[in-house]
Order: sequence, then C-alpha cells, then structure tokens
Amino acid sequence: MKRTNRRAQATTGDEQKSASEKELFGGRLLYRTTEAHDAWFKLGVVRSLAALPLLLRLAVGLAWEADRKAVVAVVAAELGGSIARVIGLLALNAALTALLAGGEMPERLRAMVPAVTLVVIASAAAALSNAVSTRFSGPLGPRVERLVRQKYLERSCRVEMAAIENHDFHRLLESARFGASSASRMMDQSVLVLTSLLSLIAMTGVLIHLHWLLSVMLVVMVLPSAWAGLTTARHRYESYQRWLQHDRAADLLCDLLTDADAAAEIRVHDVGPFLLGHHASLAKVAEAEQDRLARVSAKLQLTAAALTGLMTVAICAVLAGLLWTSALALAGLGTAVIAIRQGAGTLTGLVSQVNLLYRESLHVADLRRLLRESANHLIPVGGHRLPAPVSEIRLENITFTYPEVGQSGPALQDVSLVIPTGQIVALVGENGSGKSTLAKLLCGLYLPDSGRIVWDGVDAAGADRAHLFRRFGLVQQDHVRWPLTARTNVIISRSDMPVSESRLAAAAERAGADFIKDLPHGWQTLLTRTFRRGVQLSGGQWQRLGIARAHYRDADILIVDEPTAALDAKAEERVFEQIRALADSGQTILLITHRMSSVRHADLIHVLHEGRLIESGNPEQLLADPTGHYRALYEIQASRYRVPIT
Ligand SMILES: Nc1ncnc2c1ncn2[C@@H]1O[C@H](COP(=O)(O)OP(=O)(O)OP(=O)(O)O)[C@@H](O)[C@H]1O
Repeated sequence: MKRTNRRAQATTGDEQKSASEKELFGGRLLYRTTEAHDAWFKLGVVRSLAALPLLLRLAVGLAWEADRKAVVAVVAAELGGSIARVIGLLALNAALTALLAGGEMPERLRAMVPAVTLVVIASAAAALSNAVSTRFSGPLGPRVERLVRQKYLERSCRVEMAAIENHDFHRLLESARFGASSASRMMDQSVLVLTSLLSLIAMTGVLIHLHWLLSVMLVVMVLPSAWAGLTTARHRYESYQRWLQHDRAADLLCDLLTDADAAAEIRVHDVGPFLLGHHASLAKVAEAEQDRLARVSAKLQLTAAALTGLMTVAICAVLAGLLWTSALALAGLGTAVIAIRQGAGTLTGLVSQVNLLYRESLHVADLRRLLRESANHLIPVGGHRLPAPVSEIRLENITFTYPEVGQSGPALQDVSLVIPTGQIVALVGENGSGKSTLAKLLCGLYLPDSGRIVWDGVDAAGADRAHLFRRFGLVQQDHVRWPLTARTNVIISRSDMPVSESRLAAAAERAGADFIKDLPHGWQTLLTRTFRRGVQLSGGQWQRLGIARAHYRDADILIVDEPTAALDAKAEERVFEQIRALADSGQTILLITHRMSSVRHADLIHVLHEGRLIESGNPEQLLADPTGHYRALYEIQASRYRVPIT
C-alpha cells in the first residue's frame, strides 16, 4: 500500500514537472542515461575499485604538473609516516612479548624499556611526517585548480563558434566546468587515500607477520561497504548527468527573478509569481529525485552493514581458532586486535575516500573528455595570409546550413556577390533572410558548406584565421555589454596592444560617446550595478560605446549590424556621417540593416530573401525598378514616414 502511495506521489511530481518543462521549455529536460557516455562511467563496481591506480595516477599527474616539489615532499612524508607506524607496532609487539614472558616483574619491565622507547620515537616520527604532509599538501589543491581551470577556459574560447552553439558540446562544456574544483578536491582525497593505503599496507604487513589468515579477514571485512559506497557514487553521478539540464533550467529561473534587466517587466507584468510557481515545481521534482537517491543509499548501507557484521563475527571465530590451535601467542593477540582495529578504521576511511575520489574523478574525466573532443573543434592556427590591402572580396556560390539538429534548411543558398572595399556595402532583407549569417561567414566565424570566399583572387579557406579576424571590427545588434569600466569596454577590442589614449579619445569622438566625461568616474566608471560604484547606462549610450569599441579596433572592414537602432535621430545622423567619413578614408563598411533611411548612405546594396541573393545595385538603381523587392520594402517604410521617393 505504502509503495503504491509513493509511486503515486512520484507520478504526481513528475506530471507537475512535465507541465512546467513543457510550458516554459517546450518539453522534457531530462537527459537519457545512455547519453552520459564516459569510459569511467561505464565501469562496474569491482572494476572501479581496480581503477584506483588510474585515479591516483591521474591525481599525481595533475599535482606533478602543478608543483613537483610538493608531490615529492608529500609522498616522502607519507612513506616515512607509514614506516614509523610499522616500527611502532612491531616494537609494541616486542614490548608485550617481554611483558608476558616468564621471570620476575622488575626484570620483565626492564626488558620492555628498549621496545617502549622505540614506540615513543616511532610515534614522534609519525607525527612529524604527518605535519610535513599537511604543510605541503594544503596548497596543492588550489594550485591544481588554477592550472586546470586555466586550461578549461583557454580551450573554451579557442573552439569554433559552431562547437559553442552545438548542444552536445555545450553540455560537455558545462559539465566539465566542475572539473577544476573537482581536481582540487581530488588532491585532498588522494593524500588521504595515500595515507590510508600506506597505513593499511603497514597493518596488513603486521597481521601477515602474526598470521596470514588475519590479513585476509581484514580485507574481506571491508568489501561490503566498498561495494555500497561505490554503487552509491555511481547512482549519484548517473543522476547528476541525467538532471543536469533540469537543474540548469531551475537556476535560469532564479537568475531571471534576480536579474536587473528583467526587473521592470517582472514587476509591471507581475511575472514574479508565475516564475516562482514554476521554480517551485521544478525544485519539487528535483527533491523527489534526491528522495529516490537517499532511499537507494539507505538500502545499500543497510545491506553493507549486515554483511560487515557477519564478517566481524567471522574474524572473532578465526582469532579464537588461532589461539585454540596455538597458531597465535597471547602477546600476538593484543597486537592483532590493535592492528585489526586500526586497519578496519583505516579501511572504512579508505572506502569513503576512494568513493569521493571516484566521484570527483568523474568530473575530471568530463574535463579530460572536453579537452580531447575540443581538439577536433579548435580554430586552426596558421595558414596563408590574405592580401592587404584588398580591392574586393567575392562570395562565389556560398551555401551554408547551421549544424544544429532541427534546422530546417540552408541559411544561405548559392549566394554570389561582390564587396568592393573602401565603400559602404549594405545587406538588406527581412528577418531571417541570412544577413548576419553572411557577415559571420565573411569574417571567418563559420565556414561555408560549399562555395568560396575570395580576397582579390585568394581563397579565404585555409587562411590564417587569427589574421582574418584581425581584419574585422564588429558593431553588433546585441553587442556585449562588458560589466567592466567604460575604458575597458572600448580598449578591449585591441587587448593585444598597449592602450593608446589618443586612439581612445578619437574612437569616443567618432561614436559620439561624449557622455563618458559626465559619468561619476569618467572613463574609470564601472558599468554594472551589481558592484559598488557601478552605474547603469541607457541603451543608446551602450550602443555608442559599442561603436567606439569598433572604431578603437580600427580594422580594415567594419561590420555594423543595425548600428543605430537605439540611437536618437541626432546621434544616428552623426554616426552615419562618421561611417561615411570612414568609407571615404578607405575603410570598408558592411552595413546590415532594415532601416531604409540608413541604407541610403550605402554605395552598394545586396538584397537577401530567404537565404538567396535576389537584387544588387546602388540605391538609385534599385529604387528605379518598380517591381523590385527593395523598392517594395522601401515603399512600406516610406509610406510610414511619408518620405517621398526621389
Ligand atoms: N546560431 C544559429 N543556429 C542555428 N540557426 C541560426 C543561427 N543563427 C541564425 N540561424 C537561422 O539562420 C537563418 C538566418 O538568420 P540570420 O540571423 O542570418 O538572419 P538575419 O537576416 O540577420 O535576420 P535579422 O534581420 O532578424 O537579424 C534564420 O532562419 C535563423 O533562424
């Protein structure tokens, strides 16, 4: 009955969740378990225990890269400590043997003195080794974390745009993000594992010295908890992978609820309760999953505890048998009990440490997989240089389809056009006609599926991409609002060179960003309200800053995507005057816009429709065609503003 209720509750939770997922995200957010394909993830429990050397090798490899001196110090200290512990136990055995030997008590006590002295020295040596290990292992974790995170971030910004936009790759990127902190925790766990392992070897050695059967019993005793611990870790990781996207969705709602940009709409449209309700519903189902995991862990723990109890009884029986058959002396029994107690404690600790080490290693494995897979998506380094200066860039039969699954057709189809340099060339067309895609192909962010982009006869395929990027400056429709100072927002486009104050002033002047001087700290004003001293700019001010950034870059070709959408009429006019002046001074402007008032500044217009080029010419030529697409678009806007066609 209880089970039925529980299942019913789970189903209700699942249905609630499904409703939220469907309404907000268009469908279920759980990943199929099989999608989490990782070599280590597939390992069985026994094989994961066998993977311990691999885990330790991975940890030592990371640590070695970060700080060799510390690795040597820690390993030496741990080895020294365990040798001291063995000597201590053997000395204790000798002391007990002397105490239980025949003869007068003062005589027996005198005979014990050397052994007891050795016990004291061994304990002091073990404590000293422990202190040395702590001193050097502490900073290892943060050092490894820095190293690994640096690698991760460096890789993330060197892969192709297509990879960043690919869902599977992005998911790997996200899951591997935890790799750096996991690598740091792996260091701590590895040191603990090493301590436990060496101590265990020492205890086992002492037990073998007493009777080999005792060492076997010690190992057998701990197997159930090892099995339970590792199985739990596997369940948790499996669940983590499956629920990754779901958790991200809940986080997204949290971010939206506290986001400064969304704050106005959340209040006026009363979106808060709506998002809160869905957040609660998502969280509730995530709780149900934690409930399930807790039940699984509890069952495993209980089974393991029962088996361990049986093993303890077996050990007592073996000890009794050994004493009965005189295979073990009474003095040896005392040492054996101490060694078994210490050994069992160490083994139990070792199991949970291996368990944690294993769990952390799964995240590190994700990171390693990311590093491996990203190698296939890296933007190639090197290649030929394109002509500079260039007189024209020619697109020949360009076809391009976005690689994402579900994309219905090519974003660009068989497009051939010319971009003469030193002019303003406009790309015009309705939403989704392929204008931005064409610009991205041109500056090398994507590679065409077929066709060529030719710079004065030189094919851009195989060109040095870093060099190609350097030829372009971007003023994007949704340009990045760097939450940094105003100055950094501009100079960031040439972070490869020392800051030029005169260039900065000229870029601001061209973009009409004169409001900077009125900001509380001028160029040093922080442009985010999430930090103290930060201020919030208006949409138009941000846009001017974006334009200043592109001017500061001073590239051969400036791609401007709806550059004046947020500007007032005066500022818009000023920006276009500057753009005209730039073109007159030899810079090429690729202007992407819907606004016909902006297009009249262009020397050449290419009209795109559903990914195809349908018209090309200067504004007068295109307007002269009464059946033309451009003319139709112009007339719609002109009638809105009553601008006569001249
Ligand atoms: N990153 C992307 N991944 C998948 N499809 C995309 C991506 N970017 C654009 N598309 C699709 O490619 C087509 C062309 O889009 P593009 O952004 O080039 O159009 P556009 O003419 O610039 O539109 P707009 O005027 O609205 O900015 C559209 O169907 C769009 O959905």
